[in-house]
Amino acid sequence: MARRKLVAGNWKMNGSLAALAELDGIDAAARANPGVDVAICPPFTLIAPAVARAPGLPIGGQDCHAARCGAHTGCTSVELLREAGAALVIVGHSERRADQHETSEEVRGKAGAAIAGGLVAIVCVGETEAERDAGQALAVVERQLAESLPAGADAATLVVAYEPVWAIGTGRTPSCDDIACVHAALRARLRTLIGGEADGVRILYGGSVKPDNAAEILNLPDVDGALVGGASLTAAQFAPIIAACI
Ligand SMILES: O=C[C@H](O)COP(=O)(O)O
Repeated sequence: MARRKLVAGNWKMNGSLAALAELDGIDAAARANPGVDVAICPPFTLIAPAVARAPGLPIGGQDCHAARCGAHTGCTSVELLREAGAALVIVGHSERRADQHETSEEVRGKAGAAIAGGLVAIVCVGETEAERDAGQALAVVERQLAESLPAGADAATLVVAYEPVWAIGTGRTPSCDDIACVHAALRARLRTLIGGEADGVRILYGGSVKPDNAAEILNLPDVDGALVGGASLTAAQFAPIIAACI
């Protein structure tokens, strides 16, 4: 099944109102590559101004709460994200699994809330370096996927991101063979979880994707795009990654 590539930028806790000027160049790159889906996930406070600055560019959150509302200080609901103009949300990023001790069960709740509330959910999985060294990479990511997927996920509402923890922000990446191997395993596992819908779900690679390695990674089988951190902060770095999706 042909899947449109998706290049999503995760600004993490970076950016500023002034930095939203980068969206002009990112939006231009998206328009210049109409066969590629492009999105940016800035910090919560920048979502509404980002939507105002680049109305044609899908903007997303970096987390959401599973509950619709309530006494959850510091958290943000799907409804609030939607009101701010978000179209998607990242859930289960390894930085949240580590820093906020999020479990896959919690990630499943967040992903389910996101999908039920009309957002596309980007569900992240990835092994640590110790897990890879122990030969457990496939088992870890397949288990995270199975435990993090909500009921009702389908090709239109779910995106999976494979992000080896040891590759994030380090300049290190797995070999192309290793990336292809994990993506094939995730696709196979998805088929057992959601049947035929699995063939339409985009599986992104994330972890030190840069302009100089984007083309080889993005052209691997079952790699349907990238979740980009550092290189998504400027149009100069992000635009070539978008253009590498040929
Ligand atoms: O969500 C994005 C990933 O954590 C990748 O970050 P990075 O491109 O800075 O390595």
